[in-house]
Amino acid sequence: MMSISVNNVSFRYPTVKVLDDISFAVEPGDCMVILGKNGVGKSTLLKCINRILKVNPGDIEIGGSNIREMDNNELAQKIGYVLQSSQFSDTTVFDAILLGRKPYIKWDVTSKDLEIATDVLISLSLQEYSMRRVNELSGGEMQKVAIARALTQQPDVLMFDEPTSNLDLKNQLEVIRLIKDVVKEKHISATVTMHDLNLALRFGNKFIMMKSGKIHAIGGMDVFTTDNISKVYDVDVTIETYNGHPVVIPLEGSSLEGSSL
Ligand SMILES: Nc1ncnc2c1ncn2[C@@H]1O[C@H](COP(=O)(O)OP(=O)(O)OP(=O)(O)O)[C@@H](O)[C@H]1O
Repeated sequence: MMSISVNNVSFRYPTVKVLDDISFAVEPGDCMVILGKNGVGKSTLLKCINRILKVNPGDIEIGGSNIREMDNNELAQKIGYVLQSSQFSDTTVFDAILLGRKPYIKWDVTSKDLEIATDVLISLSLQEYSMRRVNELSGGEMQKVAIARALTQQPDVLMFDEPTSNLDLKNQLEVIRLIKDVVKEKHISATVTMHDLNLALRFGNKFIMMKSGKIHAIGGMDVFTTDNISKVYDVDVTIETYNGHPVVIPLEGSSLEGSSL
């Protein structure tokens, strides 16, 4: 069964059409990266999957169930979603992470809930922050807490909007390694948006390149062609191989805007 199945989805804000007949599937074990220029509709697509925005027309299924038919708790158990900039109420880091268990908590927090939150805290090396106020953390530290909260939720589907944008190099690598490990270990899926193509290549096994509200290219690493990248980003690049891995290098001063291409 697919983790996420997006079928012929379109979406428009009152003044602008953003998504135009988008279809794709994410399977358990997939790390899917959604790529494309600023404003192309990546966050909008994640918000549609998370039912924050309602698609029209089109259908989205999570684990075989149509999201239209799920109640809020069911949806919260299935999807762990980290926004581009997460908001927290004024709690400790530990309580903010424990909040990920909310869709499961009936009357009181159980020892299992505490154990899951503690395990995630440790796996993200956040122990020393446990009793700090979350609103006193740096942007990157908060980003890690938001990711920790989503992992504590133990959902079938993880979705992150630019999970590495606030993080330094070490934390970027740590966070993508952790998400990949969780996806593999729990046989769930992660769908993320990213701007750094080389980080995307390290993270993903599947990629969607969006352009003008549509899917321009979808597939494995094979979508990373100079042609696709120049069409999607209006930038000329070369792709070199380093230690067996492709590396995308922009050609300086190569903006194609206004060129005949
Ligand atoms: N609430 C809104 N009302 C009207 N238009 C919106 C709204 N939110 C986003 N848009 C517009 O929809 C388009 C897609 O925005 P979206 O945030 O999905 O893009 P994105 O690909 O995630 O961009 P970025 O890479 O800059 O985060 C943009 O043109 C944006 O201006």
